[in-house]
Parts: sequence; structure tokens; C-alpha cells
Amino acid sequence: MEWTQGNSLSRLEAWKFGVGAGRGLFATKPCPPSTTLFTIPKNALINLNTLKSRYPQTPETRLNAVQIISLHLLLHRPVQEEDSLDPAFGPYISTLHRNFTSHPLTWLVERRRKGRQITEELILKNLPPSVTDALHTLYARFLEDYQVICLYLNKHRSVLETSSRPKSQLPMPYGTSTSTTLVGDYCWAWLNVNTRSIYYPIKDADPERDCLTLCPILDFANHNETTSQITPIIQSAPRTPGSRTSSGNFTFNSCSDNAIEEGQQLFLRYGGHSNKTLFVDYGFVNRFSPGSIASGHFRGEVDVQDLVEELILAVKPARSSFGGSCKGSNVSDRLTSTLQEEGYWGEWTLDSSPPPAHPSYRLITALRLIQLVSTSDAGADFPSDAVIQPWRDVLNGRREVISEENEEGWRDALLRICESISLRARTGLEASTQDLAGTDGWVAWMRENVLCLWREELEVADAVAHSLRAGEVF
Ligand SMILES: C[S@@+](CC[C@H](N)C(=O)[O-])C[C@H]1O[C@@H](n2cnc3c(N)ncnc32)[C@H](O)[C@@H]1O
Repeated sequence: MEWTQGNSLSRLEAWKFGVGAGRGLFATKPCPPSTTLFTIPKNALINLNTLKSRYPQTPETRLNAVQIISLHLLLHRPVQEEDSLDPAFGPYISTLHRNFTSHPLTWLVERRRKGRQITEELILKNLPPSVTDALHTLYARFLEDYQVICLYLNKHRSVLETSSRPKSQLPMPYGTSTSTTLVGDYCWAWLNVNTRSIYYPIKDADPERDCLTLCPILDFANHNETTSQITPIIQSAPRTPGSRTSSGNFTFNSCSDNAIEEGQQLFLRYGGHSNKTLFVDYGFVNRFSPGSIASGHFRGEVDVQDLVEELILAVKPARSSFGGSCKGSNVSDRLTSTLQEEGYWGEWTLDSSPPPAHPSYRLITALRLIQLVSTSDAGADFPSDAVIQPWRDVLNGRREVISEENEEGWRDALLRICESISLRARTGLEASTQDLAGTDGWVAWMRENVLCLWREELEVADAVAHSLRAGEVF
């Protein structure tokens, strides 16, 4: 870590505070706006650029950024509270989170390894359905990466010899006697990458798959929904003749609008994520006080995928003159495929902000189609392109609405969705309060996160129902 010498790092310090956000990044000296807080040399970053020469790749075993970085962490995981022995990045790896007990992905991974843990099961059981779905999607992504790493280690066994871990703790690829510990170790590594990495462009690399980096110091910064005191600036590396510009050192400036005071915590806005995403990806939520969604002080969002899917499955055309030829399920399939083909499947949300609280445009579009199809009396030809055409015309801007009845119909359907969410959230709040009562430490902290998730469902659904009843036009 020679690069820390002579850097402006003396302005910063990582402090540890109790349960919850863990450590944070704090200013030890005042700092004027738009000045350099610190610079991390490109060679101190852990990413594809700094790792690819260590890990042989073949077309069948090509690793993306998350996979290669987490493989490296896995091979150099510190033993308990000791330091990582990685000669290249050991001091930095030693600063990473040592365990992810309170991260929901860990609960799913550990459930497979050790059986059901009572507390974790209770928390999982009390999550809103959309959060459970998102968590299982993350778990599937984790398992895919884990599979890739197992195949990789089996193909490139020599890589295991580069591990700085004691021989007894060496991760063994899938199918060998110690493989059950590998998934736990890999989960630790994968979560460090997924909760701490940041976008960093890499020459000729796929921005989606490959442009991520772990970055010392910066990764102590906690998330804040409204303010970010840190502005990342990627310097260009000096051009060599004939080469394209590539990324160089990573500099972090103070924000341009305010000076930083001594002792102030420096936050980084991780992105405009919903609480569902923050919970599933990072293991926390943006807290808000009761009523602050209705008063417009907190931006709430609810994902209604499960209820809209239920609605689609329940759709039957108005006049069932089809005999056996057009069953409800055919109609549902047709609805699903139409929404998918037009790019309107999923990401259906209720949003409290900007006011009035409203359904997303994607949700309105899906509801218009569901309403059109469920009130269609087009007979045995249903659901033909002709039936769906008015919906496509609205999409293409050829007409404003399908019909007044269609508008009324989808708004009624949405009101019923809001009422179900509201009822479900009240039950969820009661059950979570009861099931997780009397807990302490990280579980008590997590209980508050779960209650927040339910409260958001309740307050946003009620706010959208209020908008509908008030006749707001969206
Ligand atoms: C990039 S790290 C930030 C540093 C971290 N607190 C530490 O102790 O190393 C991201 C993790 O910090 C925690 N975190 C960040 N912002 C938070 C916040 N606003 N509230 C609670 N936890 C937060 C979460 O555990 C998240 O996964």
C-alpha cells in the first residue's frame, strides 16, 4: 500500500460503528468543494485489468468481472481475524467484510449447507413477495457464477496453487470431499464484490459484464439516498502510439456544491435503487418515518409483478363462445407473449413520487392490454392481432386511449390491486412484528428493515389508491 504515502488520504478515516451500516468513511479535516479527496492508482484496483494475467482463460472458461474478482478473493480469503496473505492485494483484502451473517443471500446459501436456521427462516418467511422473488433471482445469479467457478477450477487446477490460504483451507472444486465449504467461501467473496464494486471502464471490455472494480478506501463509503459527497473521476491512462485511451488512476473529488466539514461522514449514492433492490443486493434499506411517503418526503416504490401475473392468469375473454378452442390459459399465454414481444413484460411498479402517487407507464400499458382482452367479445378468433391493434395504436402514438371504458376498467383493476397490497401489507406488518419480537443485535436491526419494506408497500398502495379515487390523470 505504498501508494497511500503522499496521497491526500490524511483527510479521511474509516470508523466503525455498531450494528447496521458497519464502518463508514469520515473526513478528518475540512475539505473545500471540488477538491481531490483521494486517488487510487490503477494498479491498486482489483478488476479484470489487474487480474487477467493471473488467471488463464479459454473460450469455454472465460470469466467476467464478478467471477474473476470473487475467484481472487476466494483464493486469498483471510483466516478468521488474521490478515490476507495475498502478496498483491493482501492489505486491502484484509479490510473487507469478514462475514455476511446479516445478508439475505447468506441465509439461502447456508440453508442449503447447514439446514434451516430458525431466525433467518423467520425473516425470510416475513418478506414481501416481490422481495422474495428478487432474492431468489439474485440467488440464481450467484449459483450460476458458482457453477462457472467450479468448472473453472476443475479445468485450471494449477490456479489453486496460487492461493495464499493454508493448505487445510484450500478451496476444492466441485465433486471433491471438501466442496461443501467452497460454496460458503464463494458466497463471502461474491458478496464482497457485489456490495463493494463500482463501475470502471476497461478497454475493449463489455460494459455490462466486465467493467467493475473493487476500489480501496472508496468502498468504505456508505449509501445515502439524497446526497453524495464523493464524485468519481476516472483519469485516462497515457496513450501509447496506436493504442486507444484506457482507464487510469481513479480519483475521487469532493462534490461541487458544498464544502465538507471535519468529522462529517462521506456518502456515495449507490444509485436510485428501490428499497427492494437495496435489501436484496446490499442487505439494508433506506429508512423512512411513518407518513413520509404520503407527505412526499420519501420516494416509495412497490413492485406489483406477482399480482399482475395473477390477473393475467385469471383473464377470460368476456364472451366465451369459443367452445374448447380458446381456454383461459391460451388467453394468458397470448397476453404474456404480446407484452414480452413489445418489451412491456415486468418492471410494473407503483411510485409515490413525483406526485401524484401513480402506476408506472409500463404498468398502465400492461393493464390496458389486460383490460382490452378481458372485455373482448371477438369470438373464436380471439385473441387475434385485430383485437390487440387498438392497444398497439396507443403504444405507437396513433391514438390517445383505447376507449373510455378501457380507461375506467384498468383503473378499477388497479384499485383492486392497491387494496390487496394494502391488506397484505397490514397482515405482513402484524406477522413480522410478532414473529421477530424480542430480538436484538443484527436481527432487531433487520426486523426494522423488514417492517420498513412492508410499510412502504402499505403507504405507496394507499397513496396510489387515493390518487385513483381522486380521479388523478396519470
Ligand atoms: C461499500 S460497503 C460500505 C462500507 C461498509 N459499511 C463497511 O463496513 O465496510 C456497502 C455495505 O455497507 C452497508 N451500508 C451501506 N450504506 C448503508 C446504509 N445507508 N445503511 C445501512 N447499511 C449500509 C451495507 O452492508 C452494504 O452492503
